[in-house]
Amino acid sequence: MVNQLLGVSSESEVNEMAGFFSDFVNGCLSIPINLPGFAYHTAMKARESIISKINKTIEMHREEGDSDVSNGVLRRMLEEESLPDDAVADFIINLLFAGNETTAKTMLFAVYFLTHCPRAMNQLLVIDETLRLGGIAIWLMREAKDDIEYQGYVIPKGCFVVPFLSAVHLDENMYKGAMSFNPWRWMEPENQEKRNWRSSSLYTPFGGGARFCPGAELARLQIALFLHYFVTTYRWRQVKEDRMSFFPSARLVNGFQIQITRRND
Ligand code: HEM
Repeated sequence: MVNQLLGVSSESEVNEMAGFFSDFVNGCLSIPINLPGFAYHTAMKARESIISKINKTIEMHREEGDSDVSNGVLRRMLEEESLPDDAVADFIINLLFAGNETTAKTMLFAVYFLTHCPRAMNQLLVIDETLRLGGIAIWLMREAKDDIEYQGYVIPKGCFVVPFLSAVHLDENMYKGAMSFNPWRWMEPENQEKRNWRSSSLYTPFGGGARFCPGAELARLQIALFLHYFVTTYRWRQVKEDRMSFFPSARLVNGFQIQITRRND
């Protein structure tokens, strides 16, 4: 992802960015105390380092023209000159967050669910069920552009509305045994229409409407490739009890510790 966005390919530079980015993500949803020793402080420092790295890359591009920044999204943005530099840096960080954490965590949850349900090997069913039960985006944010009447209530223009995706995805009335991992539910005729993640209103892991996730297809492809490779190449064993929590966002409370060995069959 770093390579695609910044056009940086040296392993040490990618690893350095990955380290900053991991600190940034870990502190993003923490108590906002900006003092040394707090996760939030570490995250803010990491964000500064990421921005400084992006700015250096921009400078290099301007000084040397077509060099290291040859193929990334960053180069395209600089060529188009449509955004100021600070907005370019924010955009890149946003894409790193939107495109990396989400997919990586969904892969993690898929392996977690598979550990407890090894019979479920149909990748697409597993991906759909993982996105329902372990959806990364728990809620969205919308603003009413006009007065809206909905089920007898009026939502006045300018009000913020928070559609709670997991409240629907985990609702017993919508999904029988909603809290259990059951990929076969998606084969039931009553769920066929619901399963369409592009248009369904009861299954929206990638949001909906004008802000629908632009990375949805890419993410599903990446997860399918990962699962295929992982399941056919490795065996794994869970070494510590774990469980899902949805606060402050979907996560495995003990970080899902597993021991991996290469398959030799
Ligand atoms: C499993 C993986 C992913 C999930 C669950 C996911 C989910 C979402 C959701 C729920 C939204 C909000 C949609 C809305 O407001 O209606 C969103 C927005 C977005 N996603 Fe993803 N996403 C994933 C992967 C990706 C990837 C791989 C990329 C890019 C490479 C990406 C880029 C974005 C961007 C740029 C937005 C903002 C769109 C806008 O506001 O117009 N996402 N994503």
